[in-house]
Amino acid sequence: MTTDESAFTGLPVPGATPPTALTIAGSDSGGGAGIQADLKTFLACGVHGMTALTAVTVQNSRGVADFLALPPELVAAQIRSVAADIGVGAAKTGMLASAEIIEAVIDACAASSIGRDGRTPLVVDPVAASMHGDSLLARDALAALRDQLLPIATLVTPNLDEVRLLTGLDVTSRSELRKAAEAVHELGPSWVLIKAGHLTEDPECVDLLFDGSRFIELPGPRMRIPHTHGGGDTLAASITSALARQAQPIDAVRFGKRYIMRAVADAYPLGAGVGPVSAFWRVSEQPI
Ligand SMILES: Nc1ncnc2c1ncn2[C@@H]1O[C@H](COP(=O)(O)OP(=O)(O)O)[C@@H](O)[C@H]1O
Ligand SMILES: Cc1ncc(COP(=O)(O)O)c(N)n1
Repeated sequence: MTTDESAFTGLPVPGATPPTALTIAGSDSGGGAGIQADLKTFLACGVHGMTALTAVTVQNSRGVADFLALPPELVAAQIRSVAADIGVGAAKTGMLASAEIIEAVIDACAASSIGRDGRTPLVVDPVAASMHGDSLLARDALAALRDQLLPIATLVTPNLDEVRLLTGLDVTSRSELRKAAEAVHELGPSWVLIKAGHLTEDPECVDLLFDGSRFIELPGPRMRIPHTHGGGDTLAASITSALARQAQPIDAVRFGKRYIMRAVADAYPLGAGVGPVSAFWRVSEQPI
């Protein structure tokens, strides 16, 4: 399998059906994270994006004021509907809001061959809170996410706050990332990508990939830019896009790291708070 970026992101061939990807996530009314970031990333990666909406948040650059979770059976029905008719090349989860939604998602994924034992890769971004600290997951839902969803994940992509919630480990330096990756891998996913964005004292941003035997460092410069809203979603969505193009997990993650570095470099101010990474930087660079 090639690691050539063009193999994962070619423009769609007119009239031909592009690869398909499904995001199971919440709506960010400010357009920086959630399904909005996922769809922009899928578009820029030449993938047909589909959505199973879990919740509607009232959100802007300053934080999340409120949210309404959708009925679990409606979330499951969206997944089953698109899987049965259109087909899902790869799927990702983001904000899942409640234990009941997590259980419904797991059932619908199993019925649709999505997840570890099915044919379709599943990326789990274990979203627990917004970058401003607003909760996006009920307290009693963490156990369902950890004990039921992680074991069916092809890849799980925790940030350091999520590592602490899932394992109790407090990572404060790059040297502690391996221990964290091992502890998350114990929870059952095939691959673990620990995101190092929160190690703000580190002059580099070195994420760590682990498959249970190999540690693979994904180096990158730390950019001094405050606008990183939606960074985790954009990374996971670009990885999902590459998986939808049948990339191997290691190649998909390498592609995702290149994608997020450009998205952070092109991040822009928006509103009075924190702006988003540029999920669609590739589109803005296309000549017309
Ligand atoms: N300032 C930065 N410069 C470069 N890359 C960054 C920066 N902040 C985050 N990233 C990258 O963005 C991705 C998301 O990281 P992180 O902020 O840890 O997760 P989350 O957005 O889920 O909190 C990771 O690949 C990380 O390395
Ligand atoms: C609907 C939704 N999903 C995910 C996030 C996490 O993104 P961030 O950590 O950048 O706030 C969010 N804020 N809103």
